[in-house]
Amino acid sequence: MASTQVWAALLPILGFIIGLMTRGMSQAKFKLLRNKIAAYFSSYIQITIPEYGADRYQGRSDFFVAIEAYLSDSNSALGVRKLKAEIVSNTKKPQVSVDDEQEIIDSSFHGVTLWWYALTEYPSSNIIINRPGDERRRFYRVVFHKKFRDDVINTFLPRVIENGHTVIANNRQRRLFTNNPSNHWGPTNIWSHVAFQHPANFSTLAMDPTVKEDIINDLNAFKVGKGYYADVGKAWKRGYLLFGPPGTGKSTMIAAIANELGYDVYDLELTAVKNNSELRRLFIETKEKSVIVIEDIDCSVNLTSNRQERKKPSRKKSGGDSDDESDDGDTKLTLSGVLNFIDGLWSACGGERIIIFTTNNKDELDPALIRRGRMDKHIEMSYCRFEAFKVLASNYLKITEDQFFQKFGEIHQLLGEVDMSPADVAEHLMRMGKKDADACLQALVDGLRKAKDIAIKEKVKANEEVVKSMGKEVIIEAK
Ligand SMILES: Nc1ncnc2c1ncn2[C@@H]1O[C@H](COP(=O)(O)OP(=O)(O)OP(=O)(O)O)[C@@H](O)[C@H]1O
Ligand SMILES: [Mg+2]
Repeated sequence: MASTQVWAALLPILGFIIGLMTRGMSQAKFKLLRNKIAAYFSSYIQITIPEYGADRYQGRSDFFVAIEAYLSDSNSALGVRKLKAEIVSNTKKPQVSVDDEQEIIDSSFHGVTLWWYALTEYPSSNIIINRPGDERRRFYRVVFHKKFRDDVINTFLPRVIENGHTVIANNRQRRLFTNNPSNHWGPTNIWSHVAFQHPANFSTLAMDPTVKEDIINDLNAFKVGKGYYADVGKAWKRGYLLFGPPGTGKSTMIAAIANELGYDVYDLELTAVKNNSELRRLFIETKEKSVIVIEDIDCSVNLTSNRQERKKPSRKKSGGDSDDESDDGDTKLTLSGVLNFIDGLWSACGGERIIIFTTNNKDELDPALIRRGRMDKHIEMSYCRFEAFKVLASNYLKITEDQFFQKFGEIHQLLGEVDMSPADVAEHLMRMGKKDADACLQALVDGLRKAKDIAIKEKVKANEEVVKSMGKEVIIEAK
Protein backbone atom coordinates (compact mmCIF):
# COMPACT_ATOMS: atom_id res chain seq x y z
CA MET A 1 0.00 0.00 0.00
CA ALA A 2 2.79 2.31 1.04
CA SER A 3 4.59 1.54 -2.23
CA THR A 4 1.45 2.48 -4.21
CA GLN A 5 1.50 5.85 -2.50
CA VAL A 6 5.17 6.32 -3.35
CA TRP A 7 4.47 5.46 -7.01
CA ALA A 8 1.50 7.86 -7.06
CA ALA A 9 3.81 10.62 -5.86
CA LEU A 10 6.61 9.67 -8.26
CA LEU A 11 4.54 9.32 -11.44
CA PRO A 12 3.99 13.05 -12.10
CA ILE A 13 7.70 13.66 -11.49
CA LEU A 14 8.57 10.84 -13.89
CA GLY A 15 6.12 12.26 -16.45
CA PHE A 16 7.78 15.67 -16.09
CA ILE A 17 11.26 14.20 -16.60
CA ILE A 18 10.14 12.24 -19.67
CA GLY A 19 8.47 15.40 -21.01
CA LEU A 20 11.74 17.29 -20.61
CA MET A 21 13.78 14.54 -22.19
CA THR A 22 11.53 14.12 -25.19
CA ARG A 23 11.07 17.81 -25.97
CA GLY A 24 12.06 18.41 -29.56
CA MET A 25 12.70 14.73 -30.11
CA SER A 26 11.75 13.07 -33.41
CA GLN A 27 8.88 10.60 -33.39
CA ALA A 28 11.26 7.69 -34.06
CA LYS A 29 13.52 8.62 -31.18
CA PHE A 30 10.54 9.11 -28.90
CA LYS A 31 9.30 5.63 -29.82
CA LEU A 32 12.69 4.20 -28.95
CA LEU A 33 12.81 5.91 -25.60
CA ARG A 34 9.27 4.82 -24.81
CA ASN A 35 10.16 1.24 -25.57
CA LYS A 36 13.35 1.44 -23.54
CA ILE A 37 11.38 2.66 -20.53
CA ALA A 38 8.69 0.01 -21.09
CA ALA A 39 11.33 -2.69 -21.27
CA TYR A 40 12.83 -1.41 -18.06
CA PHE A 41 9.65 -1.50 -16.04
CA SER A 42 7.85 -4.39 -17.66
CA SER A 43 8.37 -8.10 -17.88
CA TYR A 44 10.16 -7.75 -21.22
CA ILE A 45 13.83 -8.43 -21.62
CA GLN A 46 16.27 -7.23 -24.21
CA ILE A 47 19.44 -8.60 -25.77
CA THR A 48 21.94 -6.24 -27.35
CA ILE A 49 24.28 -7.33 -30.12
CA PRO A 50 27.08 -4.82 -30.78
CA GLU A 51 28.73 -4.47 -34.18
CA TYR A 52 32.21 -4.91 -32.72
CA GLY A 53 33.39 -6.91 -29.76
CA ALA A 54 35.84 -5.55 -27.18
CA ASP A 55 38.63 -5.76 -29.74
CA ARG A 56 37.62 -3.71 -32.79
CA TYR A 57 40.56 -5.07 -34.75
CA GLN A 58 38.91 -8.49 -34.79
CA GLY A 59 36.39 -7.12 -37.27
CA ARG A 60 32.60 -6.94 -37.20
CA SER A 61 30.88 -9.49 -35.05
CA ASP A 62 29.59 -12.46 -37.02
CA PHE A 63 26.37 -12.34 -34.98
CA PHE A 64 25.77 -8.68 -35.90
CA VAL A 65 26.45 -9.31 -39.58
CA ALA A 66 24.10 -12.32 -39.59
CA ILE A 67 21.30 -10.26 -37.97
CA GLU A 68 21.84 -7.50 -40.51
CA ALA A 69 21.40 -10.03 -43.33
CA TYR A 70 18.47 -11.74 -41.61
CA LEU A 71 16.61 -8.46 -41.15
CA SER A 72 17.30 -7.34 -44.70
CA ASP A 73 15.57 -10.46 -45.94
CA SER A 74 12.87 -10.94 -43.33
CA ASN A 75 9.23 -10.29 -44.24
CA SER A 76 8.92 -8.16 -41.14
CA ALA A 77 11.40 -5.75 -42.63
CA LEU A 78 9.10 -5.13 -45.60
CA GLY A 79 7.20 -2.54 -43.58
CA VAL A 80 10.34 -0.59 -42.82
CA ARG A 81 10.54 2.66 -44.75
CA LYS A 82 14.16 3.58 -44.12
CA LEU A 83 16.68 1.21 -45.60
CA LYS A 84 20.29 1.71 -46.45
CA ALA A 85 22.28 0.14 -49.26
CA GLU A 86 26.01 -0.47 -49.41
CA ILE A 87 28.34 -2.13 -51.86
CA VAL A 88 30.16 -4.67 -49.77
CA SER A 89 33.22 -6.39 -51.20
CA ASN A 90 32.55 -9.87 -52.54
CA THR A 91 28.82 -9.36 -53.10
CA LYS A 92 26.93 -9.54 -56.37
CA LYS A 93 24.50 -6.68 -55.69
CA PRO A 94 24.16 -3.81 -53.23
CA GLN A 95 23.50 -5.06 -49.73
CA VAL A 96 20.32 -3.51 -48.42
CA SER A 97 19.78 -3.40 -44.67
CA VAL A 98 17.52 -1.69 -42.18
CA ASP A 99 18.58 1.86 -41.43
CA ASP A 100 19.45 3.14 -37.96
CA GLU A 101 16.75 3.94 -35.39
CA GLN A 102 14.20 1.69 -37.07
CA GLU A 103 11.86 -0.67 -35.26
CA ILE A 104 10.94 -4.04 -36.80
CA ILE A 105 8.20 -6.20 -35.36
CA ASP A 106 9.08 -9.84 -35.99
CA SER A 107 6.48 -12.55 -35.41
CA SER A 108 8.14 -15.26 -37.51
CA PHE A 109 8.97 -17.35 -34.43
CA HIS A 110 5.79 -19.35 -33.75
CA GLY A 111 3.82 -16.11 -33.58
CA VAL A 112 5.85 -14.79 -30.60
CA THR A 113 6.28 -11.04 -30.99
CA LEU A 114 9.83 -9.74 -30.92
CA TRP A 115 10.91 -6.17 -31.50
CA TRP A 116 14.18 -5.49 -33.27
CA TYR A 117 15.92 -2.16 -33.14
CA ALA A 118 18.81 -0.93 -35.25
CA LEU A 119 20.56 1.63 -33.07
CA THR A 120 23.59 3.90 -33.10
CA GLU A 121 25.18 5.55 -30.12
CA TYR A 122 27.75 8.32 -30.15
CA PRO A 123 29.72 8.15 -26.89
CA SER A 124 29.76 11.58 -25.27
CA SER A 125 33.08 11.16 -23.50
CA ASN A 126 36.26 12.31 -25.22
CA ILE A 127 37.55 9.12 -26.70
CA ILE A 128 40.51 8.83 -28.99
CA ILE A 129 39.39 7.97 -32.51
CA ASN A 130 41.85 5.76 -34.31
CA ARG A 131 39.86 4.92 -37.42
CA PRO A 132 36.90 6.45 -39.26
CA GLY A 133 33.72 4.88 -37.86
CA ASP A 134 35.20 4.47 -34.38
CA GLU A 135 33.26 7.43 -33.10
CA ARG A 136 29.94 5.60 -33.24
CA ARG A 137 28.69 2.36 -31.79
CA ARG A 138 26.12 0.46 -33.78
CA PHE A 139 24.14 -2.41 -32.41
CA TYR A 140 20.96 -4.40 -32.77
CA ARG A 141 18.64 -4.94 -29.87
CA VAL A 142 15.90 -7.52 -29.63
CA VAL A 143 13.13 -7.20 -27.04
CA PHE A 144 10.71 -9.98 -26.09
CA HIS A 145 8.62 -11.23 -23.19
CA LYS A 146 10.70 -12.93 -20.56
CA LYS A 147 8.60 -16.08 -20.61
CA PHE A 148 10.15 -16.83 -24.06
CA ARG A 149 13.69 -16.28 -22.84
CA ASP A 150 14.93 -19.87 -23.25
CA ASP A 151 13.18 -20.41 -26.58
CA VAL A 152 14.56 -17.18 -28.00
CA ILE A 153 18.11 -17.82 -26.82
CA ASN A 154 18.30 -21.52 -27.64
CA THR A 155 16.18 -21.76 -30.77
CA PHE A 156 15.28 -18.42 -32.29
CA LEU A 157 18.65 -16.68 -32.24
CA PRO A 158 20.58 -19.68 -33.66
CA ARG A 159 17.98 -19.76 -36.43
CA VAL A 160 18.50 -16.04 -37.08
CA ILE A 161 22.23 -16.70 -37.44
CA GLU A 162 21.66 -19.60 -39.82
CA ASN A 163 19.16 -17.70 -41.96
CA GLY A 164 21.49 -14.71 -42.00
CA HIS A 165 24.36 -16.87 -43.23
CA THR A 166 22.14 -18.25 -45.99
CA VAL A 167 21.19 -14.75 -47.13
CA ILE A 168 24.88 -13.74 -47.14
CA ALA A 169 25.83 -16.88 -49.08
CA ASN A 170 23.15 -16.24 -51.70
CA ASN A 171 24.19 -12.65 -52.17
CA ARG A 172 27.90 -13.21 -52.33
CA GLN A 173 30.05 -13.36 -55.43
CA ARG A 174 31.33 -16.91 -55.53
CA ARG A 175 35.03 -17.55 -55.92
CA LEU A 176 37.35 -19.92 -57.71
CA PHE A 177 40.47 -20.61 -55.66
CA THR A 178 43.72 -22.17 -56.66
CA ASN A 179 46.64 -23.06 -54.42
CA ASN A 180 49.94 -21.19 -54.66
CA PRO A 181 53.24 -23.05 -54.59
CA SER A 182 54.47 -22.99 -51.01
CA ASN A 183 57.45 -20.72 -51.73
CA HIS A 184 54.92 -17.96 -52.60
CA TRP A 185 52.97 -18.18 -49.36
CA GLY A 186 52.82 -14.93 -47.45
CA PRO A 187 50.81 -14.62 -44.29
CA THR A 188 47.52 -15.06 -46.16
CA ASN A 189 48.05 -16.06 -49.78
CA ILE A 190 47.96 -19.81 -49.50
CA TRP A 191 45.04 -19.74 -51.96
CA SER A 192 44.53 -17.13 -54.68
CA HIS A 193 41.11 -16.50 -56.09
CA VAL A 194 39.14 -14.97 -58.92
CA ALA A 195 35.37 -14.53 -59.32
CA PHE A 196 33.73 -17.81 -60.27
CA GLN A 197 31.54 -17.15 -63.27
CA HIS A 198 31.24 -20.44 -65.14
CA PRO A 199 27.89 -20.58 -66.92
CA ALA A 200 27.47 -24.40 -66.85
CA ASN A 201 24.37 -25.81 -65.25
CA PHE A 202 22.57 -29.11 -65.19
CA SER A 203 20.00 -28.17 -67.79
CA THR A 204 22.75 -27.60 -70.38
CA LEU A 205 24.80 -30.64 -69.36
CA ALA A 206 24.43 -33.41 -71.93
CA MET A 207 24.20 -36.81 -70.28
CA ASP A 208 21.81 -39.62 -69.47
CA PRO A 209 18.76 -37.87 -67.96
CA THR A 210 18.21 -40.47 -65.22
CA VAL A 211 21.83 -40.24 -64.06
CA LYS A 212 21.55 -36.46 -64.14
CA GLU A 213 18.40 -36.49 -62.03
CA ASP A 214 20.01 -38.87 -59.56
CA ILE A 215 22.99 -36.52 -59.14
CA ILE A 216 20.78 -33.46 -58.66
CA ASN A 217 18.74 -35.30 -55.98
CA ASP A 218 21.93 -36.42 -54.29
CA LEU A 219 23.30 -32.86 -54.20
CA ASN A 220 20.09 -31.37 -52.89
CA ALA A 221 19.87 -34.01 -50.16
CA PHE A 222 23.47 -33.23 -49.23
CA LYS A 223 22.84 -29.50 -49.03
CA VAL A 224 20.08 -29.85 -46.45
CA GLY A 225 21.66 -32.87 -44.77
CA LYS A 226 23.39 -31.21 -41.81
CA GLY A 227 21.08 -32.88 -39.27
CA TYR A 228 21.23 -36.24 -41.01
CA TYR A 229 25.03 -36.30 -41.08
CA ALA A 230 25.11 -35.35 -37.39
CA ASP A 231 22.60 -38.14 -36.57
CA VAL A 232 24.62 -40.82 -38.32
CA GLY A 233 27.91 -39.50 -36.91
CA LYS A 234 29.55 -38.65 -40.23
CA ALA A 235 31.40 -35.49 -41.22
CA TRP A 236 29.23 -33.34 -43.47
CA LYS A 237 31.05 -33.91 -46.74
CA ARG A 238 30.64 -36.00 -49.84
CA GLY A 239 33.09 -37.38 -52.36
CA TYR A 240 32.42 -37.66 -56.09
CA LEU A 241 34.62 -39.45 -58.59
CA LEU A 242 34.02 -38.32 -62.17
CA PHE A 243 35.61 -40.59 -64.71
CA GLY A 244 35.48 -40.92 -68.45
CA PRO A 245 37.35 -40.12 -71.67
CA PRO A 246 38.52 -36.57 -72.48
CA GLY A 247 35.84 -34.12 -73.52
CA THR A 248 32.92 -35.91 -71.91
CA GLY A 249 32.04 -33.08 -69.52
CA LYS A 250 33.82 -33.82 -66.23
CA SER A 251 35.04 -30.26 -65.69
CA THR A 252 31.72 -28.92 -66.95
CA MET A 253 29.94 -31.12 -64.42
CA ILE A 254 32.07 -29.65 -61.59
CA ALA A 255 31.01 -26.15 -62.58
CA ALA A 256 27.37 -27.27 -62.79
CA ILE A 257 27.61 -28.81 -59.30
CA ALA A 258 29.11 -25.62 -57.83
CA ASN A 259 26.41 -23.53 -59.51
CA GLU A 260 23.64 -25.85 -58.38
CA LEU A 261 24.78 -25.68 -54.74
CA GLY A 262 25.97 -22.05 -54.80
CA TYR A 263 29.39 -23.08 -53.44
CA ASP A 264 32.90 -21.75 -53.99
CA VAL A 265 35.37 -23.92 -55.88
CA TYR A 266 38.87 -24.82 -54.67
CA ASP A 267 40.86 -26.18 -57.58
CA LEU A 268 43.68 -28.03 -55.85
CA GLU A 269 46.81 -28.50 -57.95
CA LEU A 270 48.52 -31.42 -56.22
CA THR A 271 51.77 -31.00 -58.12
CA ALA A 272 52.27 -27.66 -56.34
CA VAL A 273 51.90 -29.29 -52.92
CA LYS A 274 55.23 -30.25 -51.37
CA ASN A 275 54.23 -32.56 -48.56
CA ASN A 276 51.42 -33.87 -46.39
CA SER A 277 51.50 -31.05 -43.86
CA GLU A 278 51.15 -28.52 -46.68
CA LEU A 279 48.13 -30.40 -47.94
CA ARG A 280 46.60 -30.41 -44.46
CA ARG A 281 47.16 -26.68 -44.14
CA LEU A 282 45.55 -26.05 -47.50
CA PHE A 283 42.53 -28.03 -46.40
CA ILE A 284 42.21 -26.16 -43.12
CA GLU A 285 42.23 -22.87 -45.03
CA THR A 286 39.24 -23.86 -47.18
CA LYS A 287 35.86 -22.53 -46.16
CA GLU A 288 32.64 -24.48 -45.79
CA LYS A 289 30.08 -24.46 -48.61
CA SER A 290 32.75 -25.35 -51.09
CA VAL A 291 33.65 -27.84 -53.77
CA ILE A 292 37.25 -29.03 -53.54
CA VAL A 293 38.50 -30.39 -56.83
CA ILE A 294 41.52 -32.46 -57.78
CA GLU A 295 41.48 -32.86 -61.56
CA ASP A 296 43.26 -35.76 -63.24
CA ILE A 297 44.11 -37.38 -59.94
CA ASP A 298 45.92 -40.20 -61.77
CA CYS A 299 48.36 -37.75 -63.34
CA SER A 300 48.87 -35.42 -60.37
CA VAL A 301 51.32 -37.40 -58.26
CA ASN A 302 52.37 -41.00 -58.16
CA LEU A 303 49.97 -42.04 -55.45
CA THR A 304 49.49 -45.64 -56.55
CA SER A 305 53.10 -46.67 -56.34
CA ASN A 306 53.43 -44.87 -53.04
CA ARG A 307 50.91 -47.15 -51.51
CA GLN A 308 52.31 -50.28 -53.07
CA GLU A 309 55.74 -49.40 -51.72
CA ARG A 310 54.25 -48.85 -48.34
CA LYS A 311 52.31 -52.11 -48.39
CA LYS A 312 55.49 -54.14 -48.33
CA PRO A 313 57.03 -53.08 -45.00
CA SER A 314 55.35 -54.46 -41.91
CA ARG A 315 54.99 -51.05 -40.29
CA LYS A 316 51.53 -50.53 -41.80
CA LYS A 317 49.09 -50.14 -38.94
CA SER A 318 46.05 -52.35 -38.67
CA GLY A 319 43.47 -49.56 -38.25
CA GLY A 320 43.19 -48.80 -41.98
CA ASP A 321 45.20 -46.65 -44.28
CA SER A 322 43.88 -43.19 -43.65
CA ASP A 323 45.35 -42.43 -40.29
CA ASP A 324 48.94 -43.58 -40.42
CA GLU A 325 51.43 -40.92 -41.26
CA SER A 326 54.43 -42.23 -43.13
CA ASP A 327 57.95 -41.14 -42.24
CA ASP A 328 58.34 -39.37 -45.55
CA GLY A 329 55.10 -37.40 -45.10
CA ASP A 330 57.11 -34.38 -44.00
CA THR A 331 59.15 -34.30 -47.18
CA LYS A 332 56.76 -35.75 -49.73
CA LEU A 333 53.13 -35.89 -50.61
CA THR A 334 52.00 -39.45 -50.03
CA LEU A 335 48.84 -41.45 -50.54
CA SER A 336 48.40 -41.43 -46.78
CA GLY A 337 48.38 -37.62 -46.86
CA VAL A 338 45.73 -37.54 -49.57
CA LEU A 339 43.57 -40.11 -47.78
CA ASN A 340 43.82 -38.03 -44.61
CA PHE A 341 42.85 -35.00 -46.63
CA ILE A 342 39.66 -36.72 -47.74
CA ASP A 343 38.52 -38.37 -44.57
CA GLY A 344 41.04 -37.98 -41.77
CA LEU A 345 40.11 -36.12 -38.61
CA TRP A 346 41.00 -32.76 -40.15
CA SER A 347 38.58 -33.25 -42.97
CA ALA A 348 35.66 -32.91 -40.53
CA CYS A 349 36.48 -29.32 -39.60
CA GLY A 350 33.96 -26.87 -40.96
CA GLY A 351 31.76 -29.32 -42.85
CA GLU A 352 29.59 -28.85 -45.94
CA ARG A 353 32.18 -29.68 -48.53
CA ILE A 354 32.05 -31.70 -51.72
CA ILE A 355 35.34 -33.28 -52.76
CA ILE A 356 35.62 -34.19 -56.44
CA PHE A 357 38.31 -36.19 -58.21
CA THR A 358 38.38 -36.52 -61.97
CA THR A 359 40.26 -39.06 -64.01
CA ASN A 360 40.42 -40.50 -67.51
CA ASN A 361 41.69 -43.82 -66.13
CA LYS A 362 39.65 -45.02 -63.21
CA ASP A 363 41.27 -48.48 -63.30
CA GLU A 364 44.70 -47.03 -62.65
CA LEU A 365 43.71 -45.44 -59.34
CA ASP A 366 44.49 -47.07 -56.06
CA PRO A 367 41.29 -48.72 -54.80
CA ALA A 368 41.79 -47.14 -51.34
CA LEU A 369 41.54 -43.71 -52.89
CA ILE A 370 38.15 -44.25 -54.45
CA ARG A 371 36.43 -46.72 -52.18
CA ARG A 372 32.87 -45.79 -51.12
CA GLY A 373 32.98 -43.59 -48.08
CA ARG A 374 35.84 -41.61 -49.61
CA MET A 375 34.43 -41.21 -53.07
CA ASP A 376 30.79 -41.90 -52.27
CA LYS A 377 29.51 -41.55 -55.80
CA HIS A 378 31.26 -42.77 -58.93
CA ILE A 379 29.89 -41.03 -61.99
CA GLU A 380 30.80 -42.16 -65.45
CA MET A 381 30.85 -39.42 -68.07
CA SER A 382 30.54 -41.29 -71.32
CA TYR A 383 30.56 -40.71 -75.04
CA CYS A 384 27.68 -38.80 -76.50
CA ARG A 385 24.56 -40.90 -77.07
CA PHE A 386 21.23 -39.79 -78.49
CA GLU A 387 19.69 -38.41 -75.25
CA ALA A 388 22.79 -36.32 -74.59
CA PHE A 389 22.82 -35.16 -78.23
CA LYS A 390 19.25 -33.84 -77.88
CA VAL A 391 20.42 -31.60 -75.01
CA LEU A 392 23.35 -30.32 -77.10
CA ALA A 393 21.07 -29.69 -80.10
CA SER A 394 18.79 -27.66 -77.89
CA ASN A 395 21.74 -25.76 -76.29
CA TYR A 396 23.58 -24.95 -79.48
CA LEU A 397 20.88 -24.77 -82.14
CA LYS A 398 17.66 -24.30 -80.14
CA ILE A 399 16.03 -27.11 -82.12
CA THR A 400 14.03 -30.21 -81.21
CA GLU A 401 13.59 -33.65 -82.74
CA ASP A 402 10.23 -32.84 -84.41
CA GLN A 403 11.81 -30.06 -86.45
CA PHE A 404 14.56 -32.24 -87.95
CA PHE A 405 13.06 -35.67 -87.61
CA GLN A 406 15.00 -37.35 -90.42
CA LYS A 407 18.43 -35.96 -89.53
CA PHE A 408 17.85 -36.79 -85.86
CA GLY A 409 17.04 -40.38 -86.90
CA GLU A 410 20.30 -40.70 -88.81
CA ILE A 411 22.29 -39.16 -85.96
CA HIS A 412 20.53 -41.48 -83.48
CA GLN A 413 21.75 -44.49 -85.41
CA LEU A 414 25.31 -43.21 -85.89
CA LEU A 415 25.74 -42.21 -82.22
CA GLY A 416 24.83 -45.80 -81.29
CA GLU A 417 27.70 -47.06 -83.48
CA VAL A 418 30.40 -44.42 -83.00
CA ASP A 419 32.09 -43.19 -79.82
CA MET A 420 32.22 -39.42 -80.10
CA SER A 421 32.69 -37.17 -77.07
CA PRO A 422 30.12 -34.47 -76.31
CA ALA A 423 32.94 -31.94 -76.81
CA ASP A 424 33.39 -33.16 -80.42
CA VAL A 425 29.65 -33.26 -81.07
CA ALA A 426 29.36 -29.73 -79.67
CA GLU A 427 32.13 -28.54 -81.96
CA HIS A 428 30.18 -29.77 -85.02
CA LEU A 429 27.06 -28.02 -83.79
CA MET A 430 28.78 -24.66 -83.35
CA ARG A 431 27.41 -22.22 -85.89
CA MET A 432 30.86 -20.90 -86.81
CA GLY A 433 30.70 -20.21 -90.53
CA LYS A 434 27.69 -22.49 -91.08
CA LYS A 435 24.52 -21.25 -92.70
CA ASP A 436 21.84 -22.69 -90.44
CA ALA A 437 20.88 -25.51 -88.06
CA ASP A 438 20.51 -27.94 -90.97
CA ALA A 439 24.11 -27.26 -92.06
CA CYS A 440 25.32 -27.88 -88.49
CA LEU A 441 23.46 -31.19 -88.30
CA GLN A 442 24.87 -32.19 -91.67
CA ALA A 443 28.39 -31.37 -90.44
CA LEU A 444 27.76 -33.69 -87.50
CA VAL A 445 26.46 -36.49 -89.74
CA ASP A 446 29.57 -36.17 -91.93
CA GLY A 447 31.81 -36.16 -88.88
CA LEU A 448 30.13 -39.25 -87.45
CA ARG A 449 30.38 -41.13 -90.79
CA LYS A 450 34.05 -40.28 -91.02
CA ALA A 451 34.64 -41.42 -87.41
CA LYS A 452 32.76 -44.63 -88.20
CA ASP A 453 34.96 -45.34 -91.26
CA ILE A 454 38.10 -44.75 -89.22
CA ALA A 455 36.83 -47.04 -86.44
CA ILE A 456 36.04 -49.82 -88.97
CA LYS A 457 39.46 -49.51 -90.60
CA GLU A 458 41.18 -49.65 -87.20
CA LYS A 459 39.19 -52.72 -86.24
CA VAL A 460 40.09 -54.50 -89.50
CA LYS A 461 43.76 -53.62 -88.97
CA ALA A 462 43.66 -54.88 -85.37
CA ASN A 463 42.03 -58.14 -86.49
CA GLU A 464 44.67 -58.62 -89.16
CA GLU A 465 47.41 -58.16 -86.58
CA VAL A 466 45.78 -60.73 -84.29
CA VAL A 467 45.53 -63.21 -87.17
CA LYS A 468 49.16 -62.50 -88.12
CA SER A 469 50.40 -63.07 -84.57
CA MET A 470 48.29 -66.25 -84.25
CA GLY A 471 49.84 -67.49 -87.50
CA LYS A 472 53.31 -66.87 -86.08
CA GLU A 473 52.40 -68.82 -82.93
CA VAL A 474 51.14 -71.75 -85.02
CA ILE A 475 54.42 -71.80 -86.98
CA ILE A 476 56.47 -71.62 -83.75
CA GLU A 477 54.39 -74.45 -82.21
CA ALA A 478 54.78 -76.55 -85.40
CA LYS A 479 58.53 -76.07 -85.18
N1 LIG B 1 28.38 -33.58 -71.23
C1 LIG B 1 28.54 -32.38 -71.75
N2 LIG B 1 27.53 -31.51 -71.78
C2 LIG B 1 27.68 -30.30 -72.32
N3 LIG B 1 28.82 -29.85 -72.85
C3 LIG B 1 29.87 -30.68 -72.83
C4 LIG B 1 29.78 -31.98 -72.28
N4 LIG B 1 30.97 -32.58 -72.39
C5 LIG B 1 31.77 -31.71 -72.99
N5 LIG B 1 31.11 -30.55 -73.27
C6 LIG B 1 31.70 -29.40 -73.94
O1 LIG B 1 33.03 -29.72 -74.26
C7 LIG B 1 33.98 -28.90 -73.62
C8 LIG B 1 35.01 -29.74 -72.91
O2 LIG B 1 34.40 -30.48 -71.85
P1 LIG B 1 35.09 -30.71 -70.44
O3 LIG B 1 36.25 -29.83 -70.28
O4 LIG B 1 34.04 -30.63 -69.40
O5 LIG B 1 35.57 -32.19 -70.62
P2 LIG B 1 36.41 -33.10 -69.61
O6 LIG B 1 35.67 -34.38 -69.46
O7 LIG B 1 36.71 -32.34 -68.38
O8 LIG B 1 37.72 -33.37 -70.43
P3 LIG B 1 39.20 -33.74 -69.89
O9 LIG B 1 39.17 -35.16 -69.43
O10 LIG B 1 40.06 -33.58 -71.08
O11 LIG B 1 39.52 -32.79 -68.79
C9 LIG B 1 33.20 -28.06 -72.62
O12 LIG B 1 33.59 -26.74 -72.69
C10 LIG B 1 31.77 -28.21 -73.02
O13 LIG B 1 31.38 -27.10 -73.78
MG1 LIG C 1 38.50 -31.63 -67.54
